[in-house]
Amino acid sequence: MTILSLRNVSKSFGALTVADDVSFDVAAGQALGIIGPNGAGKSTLFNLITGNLTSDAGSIHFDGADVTRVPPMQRCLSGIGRSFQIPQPFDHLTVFENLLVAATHGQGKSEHEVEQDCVRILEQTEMSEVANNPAGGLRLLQRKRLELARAMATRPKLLLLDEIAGGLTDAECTALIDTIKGLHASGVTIIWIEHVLHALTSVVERLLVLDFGKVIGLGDPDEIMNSREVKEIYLGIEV
Ligand SMILES: Nc1ncnc2c1ncn2[C@@H]1O[C@H](COP(=O)(O)OP(=O)(O)OP(=O)(O)O)[C@@H](O)[C@H]1O
Repeated sequence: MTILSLRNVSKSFGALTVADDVSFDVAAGQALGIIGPNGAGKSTLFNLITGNLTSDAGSIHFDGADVTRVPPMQRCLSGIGRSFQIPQPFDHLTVFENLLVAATHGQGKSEHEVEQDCVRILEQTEMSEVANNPAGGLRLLQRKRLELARAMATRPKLLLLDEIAGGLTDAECTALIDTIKGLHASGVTIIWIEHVLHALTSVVERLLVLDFGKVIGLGDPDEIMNSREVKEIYLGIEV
């Protein structure tokens, strides 16, 4: 079953086209990776899916409904959750309080109703031990995990991860990958933008390549990474 479908989606900022007739589907439960050079339009694509940007043309369907013109809050309530490239938790609040804020706003429920959910998400993201620590004092891996946890607290059916693996040591990256694999195994659909390719390809089943806002490749990660076009355009290798 398809959970997300983009059809001929386009977006320009003035003369700069950042999404150029983009079409693809994501099946429920699947993990899709998105790669492409800096400025290719990857984060813009996320903003179009979450509703933070509105497309100039084309349509976006999520979970059986046309969400093309639906505002971001409503898309979040319907099950689209995201992490941000630069984690910005409430530093003065504890980890648990940060989750409560995300869960009450993202699910439209009271603190009492979401408490158990937040405890479960802390376990899922291996953050239980630091639940009562202020977010401002967390190490980088923990800040990344909190970013994951905050996105999960909105109870997404579709989780969008924006460059979450950057800046970690190899061991920390492996630990984060395990957490993401756990979330994926629990059934959540994932779209993950990432420059750390070995992390991405160890999780995703399909890979989409974006260049100048255009989809230039979509398919099996091994085949995509070995394709001539990707080597030339994305990796800058002449073949
Ligand atoms: N609100 C905006 N107004 C004008 N231009 C923008 C806006 N947002 C993004 N852009 C431009 O659109 C292009 C695509 O940006 P985007 O952030 O989507 O790229 P990206 O593929 O995510 O890059 P990176 O890998 O560096 O994060 C860039 O040239 C960027 O400067």
